[in-house]
Amino acid sequence: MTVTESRPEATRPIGEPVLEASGVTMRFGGLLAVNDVNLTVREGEIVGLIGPNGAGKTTFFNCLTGLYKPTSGQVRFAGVPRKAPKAPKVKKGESLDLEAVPVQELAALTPLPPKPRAVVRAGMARTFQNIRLFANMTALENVMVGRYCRTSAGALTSVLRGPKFRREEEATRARAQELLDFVGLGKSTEHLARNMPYGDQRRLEIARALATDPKLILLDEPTAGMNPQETRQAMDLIFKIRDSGLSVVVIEHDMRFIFNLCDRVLCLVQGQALIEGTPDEVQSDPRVIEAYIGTGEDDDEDAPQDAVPDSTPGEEKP
Ligand SMILES: Nc1ncnc2c1ncn2[C@@H]1O[C@H](COP(=O)(O)OP(=O)(O)OP(=O)(O)O)[C@@H](O)[C@H]1O
Repeated sequence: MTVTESRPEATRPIGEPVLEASGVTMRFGGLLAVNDVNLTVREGEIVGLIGPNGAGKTTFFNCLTGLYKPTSGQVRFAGVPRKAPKAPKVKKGESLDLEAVPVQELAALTPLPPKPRAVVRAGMARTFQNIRLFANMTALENVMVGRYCRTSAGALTSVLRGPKFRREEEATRARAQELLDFVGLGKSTEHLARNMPYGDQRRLEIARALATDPKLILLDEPTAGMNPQETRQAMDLIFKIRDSGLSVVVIEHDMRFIFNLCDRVLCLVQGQALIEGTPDEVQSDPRVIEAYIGTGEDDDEDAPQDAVPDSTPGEEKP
């Protein structure tokens, strides 16, 4: 069975790689959550990440976006490797004089994930499975917050509210309004985030992510909990984002959505890449169907045997 319908042609050709993940592995103690996964995302491409619950999708996403430092493997973004710094050398028989170690090498002693702000500045933005808006701020204010990583006013300029601060604030406000218009929330500028309908809150999150001027946006279950009309609007919005020159990576359980949206799909099962290919290749691979619904041997006789499920929203994580 196929669920692919005709999709709008991209207005730009697919370009150079923006994100290259190679051999990404993530362990949590004894649990191998992601095992040696590779993924390349090119300019103007929409890539889907699918897999049954617990397959490692969110963990892999967190490795790509810098929230987790992978146990091993490398993530290159816009051609720049995000390598752990070199550990300081200690001569045999000598102990380490911490005060003599250069600051950048100290970091290798206690490896930390890359700073999220640095990742955002480099041009990567994301949304989360569970909505993380500032509930008591207006839609416009939420988007303006996303924009502040691109402004230069320091603490003193902000306190004094001088001409430079006012100019930047004006530009930030104008850009935030533009983005609200872009995602279809132009009339909700002054609405408090907490009072907005669910689908609008999800679009607001995307507007806030876009406010950081990303090259790549990663969306974690953008349609979870949406009705069919909101899901259709979300798909149109993602095509529009792609046509504005961005690359998109999206995790979804809704197969119809993924296969109609994406240029390529990677299916993870138990932390490993099962298959990567076009939507047609992935949806017709019997291993994908088996991974979702089992072989049928131990299953309920009534379980569907010829299709992957349309929509099974995942559990929310903290
Ligand atoms: N912080 C963590 N500490 C320990 N184990 C974790 C952590 N995060 C995830 N895991 C485990 O890693 C495995 C992969 O989880 P992950 O959330 O990445 O899967 P997923 O494919 O995103 O699942 P879902 O579709 O349900 O969101 C699971 O077994 C999960 O329990």
